[in-house]
Amino acid sequence: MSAHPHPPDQLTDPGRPAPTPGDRREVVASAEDLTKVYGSGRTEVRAVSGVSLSLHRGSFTAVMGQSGSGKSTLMHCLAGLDRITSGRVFLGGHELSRLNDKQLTLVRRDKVGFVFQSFNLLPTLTAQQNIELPLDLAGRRVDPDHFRSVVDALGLGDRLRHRPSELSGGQQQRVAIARALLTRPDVLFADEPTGALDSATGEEVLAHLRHSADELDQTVVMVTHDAQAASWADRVLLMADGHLVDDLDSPSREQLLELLNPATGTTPRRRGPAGQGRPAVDEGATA
Ligand SMILES: Nc1ncnc2c1ncn2[C@@H]1O[C@H](COP(=O)(O)OP(=O)(O)OP(=O)(O)O)[C@@H](O)[C@H]1O
Repeated sequence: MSAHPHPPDQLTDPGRPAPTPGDRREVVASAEDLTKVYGSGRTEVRAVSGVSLSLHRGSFTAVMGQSGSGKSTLMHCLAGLDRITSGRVFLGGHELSRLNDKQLTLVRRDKVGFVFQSFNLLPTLTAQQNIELPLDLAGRRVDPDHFRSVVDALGLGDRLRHRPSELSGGQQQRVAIARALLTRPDVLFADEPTGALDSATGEEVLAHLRHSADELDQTVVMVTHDAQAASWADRVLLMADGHLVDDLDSPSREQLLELLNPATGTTPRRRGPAGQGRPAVDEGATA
């Protein structure tokens, strides 16, 4: 289990020395006591409850847990897609709850990349046009060197003129990842990115996500149900009932399967000493 200091103020405290670009100690996003409640009264659901964490530059984090445990909600709150009920979320130097809708839209556009299970490519555009679309829409210039490094990192150099229907599922997902990376997001959020792919193709996509973290210093957060997929990450967060119940450093697939097994593992129930219901990790000390 990781037990790093929790430095969310690094994002806001002008007294701290600024980390240099590419510094892997740099915290690019964090949450403090993040709680998200849907509904009220009898229909109230605490989808995420008191989660604190920090994400460092170049880290590859997987979020796992049973269906309904709060994985997607946590990701949406970290990405500014969902407003939180209480606590604080920092992304790209901003505290998200202090932003109005327009500012939040800009932060999402400039600081966050998304990859979904269903690729979401435009069928009439070539791979290159799809990759460049977010920058085109934002009226921003494409940096040719960065474009080349992203395309090369994802092995798409000879597929740029193809339309999505002329690409395999794995290639389409790699185009979606390239599209997300081209804007140089602080965090790339991937929601079940291999869910629609066969296992060999999924492994290929995961290798490219890993490569993006290692070689491009890209911070990646991936929600997945698949222990094999999560074993590509260098950190795995386990959610149960809206709580962060474990924080694992480069776990193996076997270790994850054991933990996720309701008969032997920490989920679906929150783990705590003598059943006191306390979370297994010090949520304020995770990083
Ligand atoms: N918009 C919403 N309105 C009301 N309840 C919601 C909403 N979104 C999620 N929930 C509830 O919040 C809880 C957490 O949902 P969430 O989708 O984050 O879980 P998950 O772990 O991502 O699940 P899955 O693996 O099935 O995608 C669930 O009980 C869900 O029903």
